[in-house]
Amino acid sequence: METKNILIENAVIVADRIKKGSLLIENDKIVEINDKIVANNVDDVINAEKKVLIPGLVNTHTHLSMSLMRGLADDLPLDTWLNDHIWPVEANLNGEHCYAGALLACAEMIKSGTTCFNDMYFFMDSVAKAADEAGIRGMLSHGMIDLGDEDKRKAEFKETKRIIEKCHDTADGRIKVSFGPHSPYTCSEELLEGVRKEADKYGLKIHIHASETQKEVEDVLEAHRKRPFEYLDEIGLLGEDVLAAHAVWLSDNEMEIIKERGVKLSHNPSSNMKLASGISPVSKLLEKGICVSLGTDGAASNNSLDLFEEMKTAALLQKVHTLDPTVLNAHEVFEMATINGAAALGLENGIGTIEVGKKADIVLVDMKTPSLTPFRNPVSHLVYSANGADVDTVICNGEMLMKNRELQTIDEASVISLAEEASQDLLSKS
Ligand SMILES: CSC[C@H]1O[C@@H](n2cnc3c(O)ncnc32)[C@H](O)[C@@H]1O
Ligand SMILES: [Zn+2]
Repeated sequence: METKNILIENAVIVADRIKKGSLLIENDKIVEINDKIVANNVDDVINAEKKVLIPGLVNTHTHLSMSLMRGLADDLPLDTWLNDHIWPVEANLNGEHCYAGALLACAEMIKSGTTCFNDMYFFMDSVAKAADEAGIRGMLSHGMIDLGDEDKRKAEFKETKRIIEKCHDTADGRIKVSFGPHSPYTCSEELLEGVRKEADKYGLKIHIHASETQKEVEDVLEAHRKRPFEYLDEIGLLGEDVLAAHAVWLSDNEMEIIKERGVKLSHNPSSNMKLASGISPVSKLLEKGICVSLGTDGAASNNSLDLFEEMKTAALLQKVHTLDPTVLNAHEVFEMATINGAAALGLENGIGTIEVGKKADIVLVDMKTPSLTPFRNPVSHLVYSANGADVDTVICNGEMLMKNRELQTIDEASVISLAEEASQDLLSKS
C-alpha cells in the first residue's frame, strides 16, 4: 500500500502542553510532533500559522438523522415533544430519510470540528453509509424500544444483530456498533436484561438515555420502586461499558452507583436547557472522578450540532447552577469534549489527544479573526470565544475532510438539497 503523508507546520499545538511546532501524519496516524520537521515526499503541506491544532471533538450523544426535524417542534417539554410531535413523524421514517439526515449532520459536524460521534437511531445501516462516505468516525446503535411488547422486543434484537453484522468495524475501523436500549421508561426489564447478556456476548458497548427529567424519575419510581440508576443497577445493566446520556436528576446514592460501576456519562446541556429538563450536577460528578463527556443530542432539541457552543454552554451552566465561577473551567470542559469523549467510547488509546501513535483526528482553528483577538490563551478562546465557524481544517483517520472551510468528502450544496427534499417528503407523510 502506498504511504500518504500530511505535514502541518507552524501550528500552536494543544497537546500535553501548548507548544508551537509541526506535526507529521503518515496514513491514519500521527507519527511525529516537533519544533521543525523535515520530511521528503509529503503529499500535502499545510501552513498553520495563527492556527490552533486540537484533537477532533467527540460528540457522545446524538441522533444524526433528526437534523431533518430541526425547528419542527420547539419550546416544549420532553414528554410532549416526543409523544405528540417527534414519534408521530418518526413512524414514517425510511432509510433514505435517515441517510439524507445523517449526511447533513456529518456536514454540520465536520464544519464545526467534530470527528467522532455516538449515535442512537433507526435505519442505522443508512447512517453508517453516510458516515463512511463523509469519512467521519462513529459509534452507532439501533435505538431499541419495546414498551413491554414481546414481538417488538424480538424485532429490536433482530435489527440490532443485523446492524452489528453489517456495520461493526467497517470503514477502515472508523465505524463501530453498540447496543442502544432507549431508556428505562421505554424498555422492559426483559429487554434490558437481554441487552446486558448480548453486549457481554458480543463484547460491545451499551448506549442509553437515563435520568433526564423529573417525570422519568417519578415514573420509574412508581413502576420499580427505585430511581433510574438504582433500577438499572438492580437488574445488572450497569458496567464500565455503559454510556448514559443526560444523568440530570441524580441522588447521592445514584452518583455512588455510577462511580462504583464505572458508568460513563454524556452531558447534553443545550438539550436539557431547551426542553427545561434540568441541570446535571457535572462539577460534582467530575470531582468524584466520574467520566463525563459532552453531547449535543439531536438537532431537533438543541438545535445545533456545534460542540464549541456546547462547551461554552456547559461551562456557563455549571457556574450559574453552583453560583461558583471557578467550577468547570475551560481546560476541564475542553477535556470533556475530547479525551473524556474518547474514554466514554472506549477509544482513549486511539483518539482524544494529540500524541504520536494516535489516530490523526485533527482540527485546525483559525485564530486570525476579530472575535479571537488578541491571540492569548488558546484553550480559553476555544471554549469561551470560538464557535464552529472558526474551524478551518478537519482531518479524520489521516484523511482531509475539510480544507480552508471547504468540505472535501461531501458536496455541500447537493447534501443541502437532498436533506430539504427528504425533510419535505417525511413531513408530507406525517
Ligand atoms: C429509539 S431511537 C432514539 C429515540 O430517542 C428519541 N430522542 C431524541 N432525543 C431524546 C431525548 O432527549 N430524550 C429521550 N429520547 C430522545 C428520538 O426521537 C428517537 O425516538
Ligand atoms: Zn437523545
